[in-house]
Amino acid sequence: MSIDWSTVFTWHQLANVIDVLVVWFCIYKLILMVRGTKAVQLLRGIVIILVIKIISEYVGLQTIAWIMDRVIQWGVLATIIIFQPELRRGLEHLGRGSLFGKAKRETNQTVKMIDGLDKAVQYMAKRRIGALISIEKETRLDEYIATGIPLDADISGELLINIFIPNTPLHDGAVLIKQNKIAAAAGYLPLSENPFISKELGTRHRAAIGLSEVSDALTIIVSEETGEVSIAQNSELMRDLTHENFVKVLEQQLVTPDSKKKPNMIQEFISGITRRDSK
Ligand SMILES: Nc1ncnc2c1ncn2[C@@H]1O[C@H](COP(=O)(O)OP(=O)(O)OP(=O)(O)O)[C@@H](O)[C@H]1O
Repeated sequence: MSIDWSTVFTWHQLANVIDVLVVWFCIYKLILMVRGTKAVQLLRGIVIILVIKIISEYVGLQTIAWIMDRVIQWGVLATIIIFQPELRRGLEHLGRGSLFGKAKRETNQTVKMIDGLDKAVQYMAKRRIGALISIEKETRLDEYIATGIPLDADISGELLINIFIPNTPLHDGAVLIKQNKIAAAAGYLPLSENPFISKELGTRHRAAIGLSEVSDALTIIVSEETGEVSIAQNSELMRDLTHENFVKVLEQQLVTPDSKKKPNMIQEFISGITRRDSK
């Protein structure tokens, strides 16, 4: 017996399903892009206002619904005025970015970055120089970069080693890498509150795990006590990595095929909006 699918699914129903899926996909992507940035607070505010408006309309609270309507009407204008510099920066960023991405150049830069990281980490591990280095991926780390000393420097093994030399002004805290540049040093990362983290691990490791719980960043830790090299990502700690495994993880996590690395227009725009003004 054959099923006549046209009776089960009309074109209209299929269009509705696609419609809902596309909207959910866009919301999901938006959440991924703004996760860990100040834009989350703005989005949260908008969602709260919308929820209040929907509930008050549903329950019949006319005055509150009317107030929420005005808040939304004026809120759009106020948001544009308040965030005018960020919006302009976002549009400029979008204008500068190529539709086809800068994938090739980025991949070369990433390979160079991995070389620099490898050189520095091997040097520091041998000499038990403590280090904490976080690399931004999709989630913006701007609010953590803002806690450190801004550098905006090209990555090199020598510079990274210099930063972590004990008793120098920048050695305490984390180096934060953004778009193949050292954005800041001496940054403060959020500490994990996970009670199951081994008691032998101190705050350096806890900070690395903490950041990996709130973002998709990859954080390298060199232990001052043991010289162990670890990587924290996605709430997990890969401990005591061999040189070979360390490089392998970095390559797997940071060098993606060219096609995947293409920054799309929305990412360019959001990164422009959420970028901290370094001037
Ligand atoms: N929240 C934080 N953000 C950034 N860096 C931090 C944070 N907390 C601690 N650190 C860094 O970790 C150092 C303290 O490391 P601590 O000895 O407590 O950690 P650990 O995990 O035992 O590491 P190690 O094995 O190197 O001793 C601080 O001097 C500072 O540089």
